[in-house]
Amino acid sequence: MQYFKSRAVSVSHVGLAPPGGPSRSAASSRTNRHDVVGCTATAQNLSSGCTIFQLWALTRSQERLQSTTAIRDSQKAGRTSNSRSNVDAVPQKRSSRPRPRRPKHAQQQQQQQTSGSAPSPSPLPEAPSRSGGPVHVGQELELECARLALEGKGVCLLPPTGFVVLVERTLPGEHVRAEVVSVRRGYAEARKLASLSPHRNAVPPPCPYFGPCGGCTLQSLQYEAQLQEKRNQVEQTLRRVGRLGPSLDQLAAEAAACRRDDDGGGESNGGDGGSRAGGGVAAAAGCQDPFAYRNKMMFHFSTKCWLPPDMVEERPCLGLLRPGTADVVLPVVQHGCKLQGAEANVLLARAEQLVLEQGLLPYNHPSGKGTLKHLIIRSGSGARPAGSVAPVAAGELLIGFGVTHGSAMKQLKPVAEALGGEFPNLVGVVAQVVALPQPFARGTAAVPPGGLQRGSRDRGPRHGDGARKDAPGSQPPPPPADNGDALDGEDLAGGTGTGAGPVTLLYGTPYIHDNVGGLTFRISPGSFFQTNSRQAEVLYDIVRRAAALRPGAVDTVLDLYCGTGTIGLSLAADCRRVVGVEVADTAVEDARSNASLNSIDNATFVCADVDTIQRNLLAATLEEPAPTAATATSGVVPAPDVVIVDPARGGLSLDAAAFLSRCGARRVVYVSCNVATQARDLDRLCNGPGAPFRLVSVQPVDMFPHTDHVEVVTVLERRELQLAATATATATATTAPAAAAATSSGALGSVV
Ligand SMILES: C[S@@+](CC[C@H](N)C(=O)[O-])C[C@H]1O[C@@H](n2cnc3c(N)ncnc32)[C@H](O)[C@@H]1O
Repeated sequence: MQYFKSRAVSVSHVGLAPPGGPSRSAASSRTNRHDVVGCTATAQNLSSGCTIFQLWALTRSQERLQSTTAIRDSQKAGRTSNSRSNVDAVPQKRSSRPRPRRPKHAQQQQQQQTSGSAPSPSPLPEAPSRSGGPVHVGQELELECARLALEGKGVCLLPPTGFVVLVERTLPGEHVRAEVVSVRRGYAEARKLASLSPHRNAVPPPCPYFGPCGGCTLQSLQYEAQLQEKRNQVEQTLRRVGRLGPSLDQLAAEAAACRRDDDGGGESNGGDGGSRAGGGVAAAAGCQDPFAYRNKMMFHFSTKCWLPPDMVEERPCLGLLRPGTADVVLPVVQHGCKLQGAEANVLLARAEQLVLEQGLLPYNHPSGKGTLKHLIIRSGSGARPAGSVAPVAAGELLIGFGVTHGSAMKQLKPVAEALGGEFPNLVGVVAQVVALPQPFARGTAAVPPGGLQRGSRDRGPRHGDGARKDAPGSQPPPPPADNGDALDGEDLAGGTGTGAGPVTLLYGTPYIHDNVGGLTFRISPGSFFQTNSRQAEVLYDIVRRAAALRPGAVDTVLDLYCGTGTIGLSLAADCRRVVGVEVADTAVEDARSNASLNSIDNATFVCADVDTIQRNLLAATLEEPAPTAATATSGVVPAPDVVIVDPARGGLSLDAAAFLSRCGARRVVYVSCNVATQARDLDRLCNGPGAPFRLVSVQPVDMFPHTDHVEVVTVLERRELQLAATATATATATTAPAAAAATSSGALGSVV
C-alpha cells in the first residue's frame, strides 16, 4: 500500500467510496443492489449471473430452517415486531425508501433461463434492504470466518442462529471486526474494519496492489492453505448444490477401504482422476510455481485512474478494472502484475507509453471521445520443431488491442511496428473494433448487465453483454455464446460472438504457439486456451487418466467444447479416433491446424454448437466411421465410448446433458471452471430415478493460484455398465480388443 500513499497526484473525487468504505456513496450502494437484483438463488440460475454467495446463503437458511424447531420458531418470529432476538441491543432502523425496481436486463436474464429445474428452488429477495435479518446496516460485529465462499469472501456465521455474514478479504479461522454494509434475506455483507486474530496460515501478500485490486483475493493465504480451502469449497458445493453427499461418502468409504488394504495409510489412486482426500474429493493439485503463471492478461484503458483508497484522477491510464466498476482503472503498469511473466509486464508498460505518445486516447464515457478500450497480452512458449522434445529457447508474445473505432488502426500500426522492433519475442500485434458494454451504449450507468463483477481478470463486464459500434443508444445485439474465458477477459481474447469486428493484423503473425504435454498448439486471438500452460499439462494428464481408455487404442473419444483441440489431441495416441466439437470457428481452424502440426491423423474437428448435436445424433445413422464434410457441418458426431466435456462457466445446457445421457458413452469426464454449475449438472446426471451415471471421482486442479477460482475434473461412469461389469467381471477381463472395438463403433445406444 506504500505505493498508493507515495503517489503525488492532483485528484478529483467522483463519489465512489472505497470498497466498503466508511460512508458508502450512492454509487457503491447501487453496486450492491446490482449484485442480487433479479436473481433467484437456485443452482439453476448460477449460469445466468446469480452469485455463489446467494446460493450459499440460501442453502444455509434452508438448513437452518430444517435443523431445529427453535430456529424455525425464531425465523417465524423474525417476521413479527418483537422477535429480534440478537439485535435487541441495536435499535432497528426501518428503511422508508421505496423498493428499487429491477433493471430490465435482470428481467431479461431471468426470461432467458432455459436450464431446467433447480435442485433446491427458493427465491432470494430482489434487492438488498437495510434491515430485515438479525443485523442491520452500520452495525459492528465481531465475527469468526468459518470458510470461504466461492467468490473469495469469508463466510462468518453469527451466533446463535448461524446467520451468514460475508466479509471481504477474510480468511477461514480469522477473527474480525466488521461493519454490516447490506442486509439481504438470508445473509448480510460486511466490510472488515480490523483483523483481531489472523488466519494461522496468513502470509504477507507480495503484490503492492493486493487489496484494492480484486484479482488475487487469496494472496495473503499460504499456498498450501489455499489448496485446502479450494478442495473444501468443491466438496461443499457438490454436497449442497449437487446433492452428491451420498456419492461422496461412498467414495470416501472406498478410499478408506483402499487405505486399509494398502496397510500403509496412503491415499487411493485408482487411475480414475487422482487421489481422494477426506469427503470423497481429492486434494487439489497445486502449481509448482504459483506466480507468473498466466499466459493471457487483459488490461483496460480508461480516463478514470483510481488511486486507492478513494481518489480518481482524470487522466489516461492502463490497468485493471476497479472491482465493481466498468470504467475505473487501477493503474498496475508501474509494478506490473505478478500473475504474468516479467517480459509481459515490461511490454505492457512500453505499450502504454507508445500509444499515449502516439496521441491515442482511452475511450471516455459519456463524451464518446477516444478509441482505446483494452490491451491483451498473450504469451506462449513458441513452436517446437516437429519431433523435438527439447524446451523451446525463446517464448512468443502477442498483443491484441480492443478499440471502439476502425480509425484507431492507422495510429496503432506505427506503435505495433515500434514494439515489434524493440521486443524480439513479440510475434504479432492485432487489433479489433470491439463492442461496448450495454450501459455505455445506453448512456446510463457504468454497471454491466448481470451485476457488477470483481476485478477484470475475474470477469469484468462480460463481453457482448451489450454492444454498439458508433451510435450511442443503438440496440445491443443478442447475448453471445459464453466462451468459458471468464478469467481471460473478453472480446479479442475471448472470441465467440462478441459483436466485434474482424481482427486486423498490424504486425507479424496473428497467432502464437504454446506447448503442453509434448504437443505444440497454435492459438489465434479469438480462440480459448487454458490460461495457465504449465498447469494445463497437469490438468490434461489428470483428464487422460480419468478417461481410462482401453488398451489397444480402440475407443472413440468425443471432446465437447474442445477449443483448439488440446484435450482431444492429448488423447489421440491412445484411442481409435477423436472427434472435437467447438462453436468458435477460429478455434476449430486452430484445432485442425494443431492436428497436422503434431502429425495426428485420427482427430476430426466439427464446428458446431454442442446444444444442437443431440438432435442431429437422433436423426442420423451413427455407424459411419468418421464425420464426413457434410455431417461435420451439420453437427453429426459418432457414437462415443468416452466423452470429455469442458464447457464454459455456465455449464451444460439441458440439451447437452440429455445428449450425455443418451449417447451411450461408458464414461464422461467433466472438466469445469465453475463447480457450482458443474454441481447442478452432476445432480441431473447422477441423482434421481433413471439417472444414467454414477460419480466415480472428483479432482480439483488449481489453475488459478491466489484467486478463488478452481478447476474440477469429475468422472462419471454409466450405471448399466457397472451392473454388467459386476456380473461378468471375469469375461470382461478377457475381452479381446477386437470385440471391444466392435462394441465401441456400434450405433447409438449399443453400449447401454
Ligand atoms: C472452457 S473452454 C475449453 C476448451 C478446451 N477444452 C481447452 O481445454 O482448451 C470452453 C470452450 O467451449 C466453447 N463453447 C462455448 N459454448 C459452446 C457451445 N454451445 N458449443 C460448442 N462449443 C462451445 C468455447 O468457445 C470454448 O472454446
